[in-house]
Amino acid sequence: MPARALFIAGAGTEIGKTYVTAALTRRLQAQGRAVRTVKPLASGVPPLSDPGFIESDTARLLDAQGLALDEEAVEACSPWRFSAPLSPDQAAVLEGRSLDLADLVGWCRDEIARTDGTLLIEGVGGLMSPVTEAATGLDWLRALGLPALLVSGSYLGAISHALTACETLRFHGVTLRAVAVSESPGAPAPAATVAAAIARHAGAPVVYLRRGDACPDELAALI
Ligand SMILES: Nc1ncnc2c1ncn2[C@@H]1O[C@H](COP(=O)(O)OP(=O)(O)OP(=O)(O)O)[C@@H](O)[C@H]1O
Ligand SMILES: C[C@H](N)[C@H](N)CCCCCC(=O)O
Ligand SMILES: [Mg+2]
Repeated sequence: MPARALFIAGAGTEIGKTYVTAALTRRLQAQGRAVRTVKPLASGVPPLSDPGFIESDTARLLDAQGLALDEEAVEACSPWRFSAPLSPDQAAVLEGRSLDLADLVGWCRDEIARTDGTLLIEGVGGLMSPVTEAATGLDWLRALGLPALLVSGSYLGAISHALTACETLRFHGVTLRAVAVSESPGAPAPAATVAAAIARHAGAPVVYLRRGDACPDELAALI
């Protein structure tokens, strides 16, 4: 039975969550699955009018869905956007704004309820990166009660970071659907080797994507 919604959590930041989420979106769409992908809270997102917007998570996820980069689509994908490439709570302060976990959770619940098919929700940074002054990404995920796809890099140290996140998810009763290892630039070991090491302890299926890879079929089949 396909999940109604899946939370894409990270073992860290800038390790491939958006890359994997976009690849998964494309693969599910190509299989004829109804899928919608959102990044409700995003930092490091310049205004749509800025040439740098195209590099943002929001732009990449809209592109993966074949959606136009217009105000309406941007707002529907990422209602909370902050310019500074910082932890979202810090980026919000720089804009004189604040964010409440209840609003974020409420927005996600509404989207889950109104989405046909599968909703993919990309988190922010690492699993326990702050999302508000008071709450972490783990609090957000637990409040939603969704299963998680954990994305890891393959850099030296990624095995421990991934397994620490797996243990934290398990401790808090979050279902771990799979771990996806996205190859880090310059990693000293093959992504396959890192994935195999994580798989020995993760208690969930582990897949890997080399640089530039499309979504593996095994990952799409798990979602
Ligand atoms: N397997 C891969 N092949 C090619 N490029 C990749 C791969 N994985 C990640 N990247 C690139 O590495 C950079 C960081 O990845 P990405 O933006 O997906 O990280 P993230 O975990 O979503 O970061 P954030 O915490 O900011 O959301 C991006 O430029 C992305 O395109
Ligand atoms: C700007 C960056 N790419 C992400 N959007 C936010 C990462 C926040 C990480 C906070 C932390 O865990 O230290
Ligand atoms: Mg991202």
